[in-house]
Amino acid sequence: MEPILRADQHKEADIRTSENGIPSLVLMERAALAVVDVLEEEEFDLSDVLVICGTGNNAGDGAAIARILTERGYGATVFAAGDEKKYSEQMKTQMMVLTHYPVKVLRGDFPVEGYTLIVDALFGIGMHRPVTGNYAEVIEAVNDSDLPVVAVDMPSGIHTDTGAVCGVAVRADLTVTFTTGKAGLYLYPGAAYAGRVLVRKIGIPVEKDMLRECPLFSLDETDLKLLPARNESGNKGTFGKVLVIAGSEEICGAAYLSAAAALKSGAGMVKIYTDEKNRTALATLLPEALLSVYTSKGWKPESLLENLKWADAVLIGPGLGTGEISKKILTTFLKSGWKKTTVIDADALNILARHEELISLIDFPVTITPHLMEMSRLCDYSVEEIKKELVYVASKAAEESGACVVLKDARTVVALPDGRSFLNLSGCSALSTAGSGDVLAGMITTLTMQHPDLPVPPQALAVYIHGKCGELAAEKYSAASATAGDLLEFIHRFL
Ligand SMILES: NC(=O)C1=CN([C@@H]2O[C@H](COP(=O)(O)OP(=O)(O)OC[C@H]3O[C@@H](n4cnc5c(N)ncnc54)[C@H](O)[C@@H]3O)[C@@H](O)[C@H]2O)[C@@H](O)CC1
Ligand SMILES: Nc1ncnc2c1ncn2[C@@H]1O[C@H](COP(=O)(O)OP(=O)(O)O)[C@@H](O)[C@H]1O
Ligand SMILES: [K+]
Repeated sequence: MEPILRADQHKEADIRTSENGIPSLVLMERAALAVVDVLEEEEFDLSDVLVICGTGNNAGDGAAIARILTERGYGATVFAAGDEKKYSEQMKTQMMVLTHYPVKVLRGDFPVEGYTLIVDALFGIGMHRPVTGNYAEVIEAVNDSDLPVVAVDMPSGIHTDTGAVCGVAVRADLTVTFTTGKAGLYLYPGAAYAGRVLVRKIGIPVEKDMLRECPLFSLDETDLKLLPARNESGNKGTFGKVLVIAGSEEICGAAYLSAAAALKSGAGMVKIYTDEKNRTALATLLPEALLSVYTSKGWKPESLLENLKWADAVLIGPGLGTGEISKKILTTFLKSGWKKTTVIDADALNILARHEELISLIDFPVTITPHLMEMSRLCDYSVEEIKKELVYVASKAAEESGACVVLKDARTVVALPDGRSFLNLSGCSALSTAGSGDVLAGMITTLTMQHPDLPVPPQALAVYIHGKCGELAAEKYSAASATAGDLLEFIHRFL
């Protein structure tokens, strides 16, 4: 688990480290050395590097990078795009030092010809307003240049915390960022501008108390080791019974995908509670699952209540429909006195959005798994607004509702009521396919039921694994051809 600091937290970490006795110029030197090391490791053509600099400390990094490049025998030119009068103290020092090194410094018109690489050091985490005027022209010229571009800390013009393009932004092939990743490098559109992201530590510690307010984290494969080994002496009862309340007269596939994913994730038993019409298809597709069916005309609450007595966890919603019968099922469930593991997905969320009185019945811990449209129906924000402030919306919803909110998009955020959020960095467009969310819901249900006490939320682990399954499916079938069913094939690699 790695923290992802916001711009204000990065600034605090920088200041603290300087106050603790490591001068800013030392940190800047380490930042610049880290970038030059990466440029060498990645085997860029460094014979004629153009470093574009603004006025702040990001520019200071740039000037130091140019100097170190020439020390190592490469060619470097600084294009000083900013007004000298506005230079930060460190940038002033760096430009003074530069006069003793064979680095050309250019001002005025942007020189595009003859360089082998552009290093973008216009703005880093200190960018605080939309980019306009001369800077915007420089960025457009960089983007038009066809040269490889490496961004220092942030691609200039990308908002550090949201990934928004502030007017115009540099399109980098690679971003070398310092201390921790930044949400803006991972959230779209920022992620597309950042290119590949490498995080380099430069001696700035992230102290625990800095993570007090709404901390954001990401998981990686080392976190999978937190999952305990399967108990060899267990039986199907030990590994938990999942009741999947899913499917409707018209929809069968969602019930299959979510139930299959719950089984593949290690549940001992899975029972699907669904419309009678799905019986044959489900019995054929997934003989391992138990079935309990109802007809919309003859539905009685008792059958659901009996099944709830049997279950250790409930997933409700995939393909459930939003009609009268579905609403009755959801209402009965919410009034049943159920308190165990619960995942509310898809149509169950749509019913809640339409019938807000039902939300007040949820007085037990739940996980909700909305995509943007479902989230928009549940809160006061439009899809566009949610997309722009994914982390904020998810954490606010978790805090206000007391639910674990899994807000699904190209980057998914898992937000907990205690204020922690997790930004998922695995996955690819192979997951943008019908039914992929159903698979995720099944995975989340089993992992949340089985591992309530891990140091990381099981929901975030499930999202991470789901993303990895998408990557493997893309490798095998291509991102375009992979289907939600293909994801099931890869769950076993991680559990
Ligand atoms: N101080 C430290 O401890 C360290 C700082 N580092 C670097 O310093 C950067 C942060 O430096 P700063 O806080 O000086 O901020 P930046 O250099 O990122 O940007 C701030 C400067 O850009 C100007 N500016 C911001 N938005 C603008 C806009 N839209 N149009 C025109 N001008 C704009 C500001 O007036 C200011 O001069 C980091 O991203 C990192 O690259 C690194 O050297 C690591 C250590
Ligand atoms: N471009 C993408 N990159 C990574 N993950 C994606 C992308 N597009 C979609 N996903 C993931 O795929 C899943 C889609 O879920 P959802 O929208 O509920 O689909 P469905 O309702 O068809 O099952 C979510 O987990 C989402 O995060
Ligand atoms: K930059």
